Amino acid sequence: MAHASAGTPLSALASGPLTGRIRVPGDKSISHRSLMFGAVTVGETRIEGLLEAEDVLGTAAAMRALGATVTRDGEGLWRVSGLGVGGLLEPESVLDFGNAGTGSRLTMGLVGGHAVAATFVGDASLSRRPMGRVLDPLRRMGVEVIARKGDRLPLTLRGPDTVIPIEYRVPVPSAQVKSAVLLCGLNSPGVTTVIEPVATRDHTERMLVGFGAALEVTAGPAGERVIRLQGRPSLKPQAITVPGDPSSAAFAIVAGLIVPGSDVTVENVLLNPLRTGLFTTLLEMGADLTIENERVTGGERIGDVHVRSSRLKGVAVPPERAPSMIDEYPILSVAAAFAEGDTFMDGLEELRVKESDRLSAVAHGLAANGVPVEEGETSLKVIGGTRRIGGGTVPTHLDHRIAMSFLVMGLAGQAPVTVDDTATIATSFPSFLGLMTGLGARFEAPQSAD
Ligand SMILES: O=C(O)C1=C[C@@H](OP(=O)(O)O)[C@@H](O)[C@H](O)C1
Ligand SMILES: C=C(OP(=O)(O)O)C(=O)O
Repeated sequence: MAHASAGTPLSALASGPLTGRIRVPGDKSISHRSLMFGAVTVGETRIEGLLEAEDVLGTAAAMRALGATVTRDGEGLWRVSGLGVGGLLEPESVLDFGNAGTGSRLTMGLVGGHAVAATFVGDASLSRRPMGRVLDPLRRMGVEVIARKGDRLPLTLRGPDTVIPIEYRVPVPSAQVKSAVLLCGLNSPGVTTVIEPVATRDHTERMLVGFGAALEVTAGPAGERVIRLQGRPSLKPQAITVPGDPSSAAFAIVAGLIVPGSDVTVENVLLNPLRTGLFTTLLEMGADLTIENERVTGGERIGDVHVRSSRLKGVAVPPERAPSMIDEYPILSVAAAFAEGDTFMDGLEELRVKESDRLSAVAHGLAANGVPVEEGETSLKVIGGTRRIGGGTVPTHLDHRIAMSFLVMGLAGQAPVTVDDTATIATSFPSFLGLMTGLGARFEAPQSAD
């Protein structure tokens, strides 16, 4: 798999009003899981609307390497014929996950549940990210690990003959850690229990139930989520339609709010309540944002998100909202730069271990474009009311969300905003530039400095 390489800079320029209706590609979290669960299900799982971006294509390649048959027809329908829980095969070469935290960490759980050895590699960004959060519980489940110092990629796992079912209290709010433990527990002879003090996205739980696993979620004495999964289920093939990714929709939605005169609708967006923290926050900021055509499909709430440009005001974002908008802080920070008054965000420690240190990357990007910020260890304050935004170049550190967020900033700025690299956008949202241009956004190769 090609790794995103540095070096395709782009500038975004002030646009006229953005107008139109778009659909963004399928949800990344549901796409990864559709392929993985299909790979441990006997029979043919069909997936419509799969996100065809580098991260998810890496998961498709990994599932093939583990023995599943994964195909795509000319209409974009994906078919996965799997091997059943416990049936995955030892891959003959390394599994390359590129830039994808979700793809790599969830597959570690899946592979750890099988008595096979597999080696995981990724790009420079993924090789810096902490894997101990997943490897610690997997070791307790009997998985052998050989990893670089500090539990970084590249690493090799070998699953035990019999997976030990454990009870695990997730020490950081992370759907990836929760999911890795559950995926390893799928092939244990007993009940795996995961305790989540803070709720994170629940796609693993919902989809495993949909595939026929015996999984229940109850509330613990302190309100924590207690998830119990009976191991070795016989999963049933599914027909899945992946809704639009709210984390991708966020870019067009914020652009529509901050570019004067805009009127933008993003259709068919996943509105799972554990994913909609950004929309709640934008409404608190005074956004003209409405949900239209709301419906339930495949057990998930979906709707069209309609925004008109709005005068936003700064707010304090409650830290407990962080898991429901964890990937949206970069674009929220851009919205905050155009608001009157200050926006304060706290509880952001997880932002430091994403594709980049997003807290630092956002703070530097805003400052480089004239927006005053205060970066704390786990917090960010964006000072609103700047009259001249733009003119800076933003280092993206192999981080797609930093690239897209600052391009959106340039569309509403008083001077162009340049990002140093757009190649990583292909990891999650390859049609970003085309869709935004269709709404009226202007991008161009940066003017040289001399
Ligand atoms: O489980 C998932 O699909 C994801 C979980 C989140 O990561 P963490 O579990 O590290 O918070 C999120 O940032 C990522 O984009 C997708
Ligand atoms: C954090 C993200 O993804 P991952 O952890 O899957 O690399 C993201 O897409 O913002």
